[in-house]
Amino acid sequence: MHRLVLVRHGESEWNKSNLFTGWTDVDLSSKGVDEAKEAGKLLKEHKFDFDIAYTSYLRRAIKTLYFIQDEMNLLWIPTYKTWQLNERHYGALQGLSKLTTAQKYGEQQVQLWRRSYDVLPPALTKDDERYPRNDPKYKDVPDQFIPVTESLKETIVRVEDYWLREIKPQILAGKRVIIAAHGNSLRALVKYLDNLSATEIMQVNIPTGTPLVYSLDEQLLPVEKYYLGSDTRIEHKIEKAADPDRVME
Ligand SMILES: O=C(O)[C@@H](CO)OP(=O)(O)O
Repeated sequence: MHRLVLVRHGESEWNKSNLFTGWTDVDLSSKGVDEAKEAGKLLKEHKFDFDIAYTSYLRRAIKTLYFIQDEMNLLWIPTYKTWQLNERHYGALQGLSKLTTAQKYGEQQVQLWRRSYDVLPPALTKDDERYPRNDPKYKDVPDQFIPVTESLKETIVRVEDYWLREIKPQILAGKRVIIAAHGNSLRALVKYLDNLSATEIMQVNIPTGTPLVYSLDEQLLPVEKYYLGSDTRIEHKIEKAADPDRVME
């Protein structure tokens, strides 16, 4: 049996102000920093230990992982960063308010952009300053992989590729793995691991800063899955991830 831990980053500045974020490299809010430290404490309290860590190229996930590792005295373990675990690219929606966008295009359309399997948000043009080709972080990423927008479907392709090439072999070799990533890149991995349908994945919302623990069998098929922490708090955070404007602190 193998154990895998997934953690969505703590609350970011743009989660707090409810803006579409995607590949925008925003920082954690102070609440997000506390959530990350809390996640590290919980993991330590429950005697988790890791041999390898993975995260994205985005600071909110990198810092969340750092605070977790710091709490667990695991800053020393091999830690790999990849653009393939980045948040789903939100195209031309990046930087817009989710509330104002829902008022303009209707809640149903926004829900499709946010949670459907294959509806693409409006694309960026390549002369847009938000186009990732202009960001030095992605200088080694070939052109065909640089997105102008992504649905969950495209996100799954890159997440699954990284999982199969890099992460899965390590777990099969007996390494204990933690992955700190994003709401939608983790939904991509959850859809893959749990073999969910396009309809089922629409209902999945990943709460910020909350360890999601998988027990996997020898084929890495899930046997058990649970969030670490208090049930009522987790429920509240899931509701907030689903509908940030309706759920207040
Ligand atoms: O803005 C984003 O990139 C994501 C995650 O914060 O938002 P949503 O939950 O709406 O997909």
